[in-house]
Amino acid sequence: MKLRGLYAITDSQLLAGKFLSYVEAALEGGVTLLQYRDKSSDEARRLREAEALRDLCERYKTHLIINDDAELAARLNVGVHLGQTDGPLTPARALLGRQAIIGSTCHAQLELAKQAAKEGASYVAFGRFFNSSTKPGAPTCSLELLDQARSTLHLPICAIGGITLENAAPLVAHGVDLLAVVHGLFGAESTAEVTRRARAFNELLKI
Ligand SMILES: Cc1ncc(COP(=O)(O)OP(=O)(O)O)c(N)n1
Ligand SMILES: Cc1nc(C(=O)O)sc1CCOP(=O)(O)O
Ligand SMILES: [Mg+2]
Repeated sequence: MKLRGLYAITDSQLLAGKFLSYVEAALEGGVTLLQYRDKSSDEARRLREAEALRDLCERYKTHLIINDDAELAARLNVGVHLGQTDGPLTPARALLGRQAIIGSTCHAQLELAKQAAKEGASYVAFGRFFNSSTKPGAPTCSLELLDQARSTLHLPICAIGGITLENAAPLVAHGVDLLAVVHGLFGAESTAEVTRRARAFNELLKI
């Protein structure tokens, strides 16, 4: 499966009161992967929102990915993104099946990415590349690491962390397939601006 394009990630605080309208605006502009990222422990809300996103994604033929929670992903028959402390990949692959999209956070460590590839990851994510208001404490990653990853790995490479339309071009030039974005997409003043940004991110990846 070709995974290349905009990877939109939701943020419950940023999208409070405009959750579905902003997500739909992004989908209008084109989203390859949509990640539901909610760090709360409100299980009922998480299920409700994830179901709503699954229905929206079906309409727009976009892949939904659940952050952190392989069980919820299995319940909805969608993909999952796992960080280094979110549980191992192998059982998640067994739970979700061969076709499921499973992503792995590899920070700035090529060895983690090689291991994730061995364990059946569908893509590997490196970051953060820039200052991030969503996750300011995430470890930093360099463009050189992307060069090494591109020449070593045969998986789609995702970049994350502070990505905006203004700073994303070098990431693409260094081999990134997926631009994962929260604030640079959803921190917009209107749904029209979210759609414009989504289109513009996709244009950057058309090379
Ligand atoms: C595409 C993508 N890349 C990295 C992350 C970060 O995952 P993790 O390190 O588990 O941190 P949290 O997002 O769970 O706080 C991600 N979610 N998505
Ligand atoms: C969730 C997340 N993980 C990161 C990592 O480096 O692993 S950076 C990050 C936040 C991404 O949001 P924004 O686009 O607003 O910076
Ligand atoms: Mg996580």
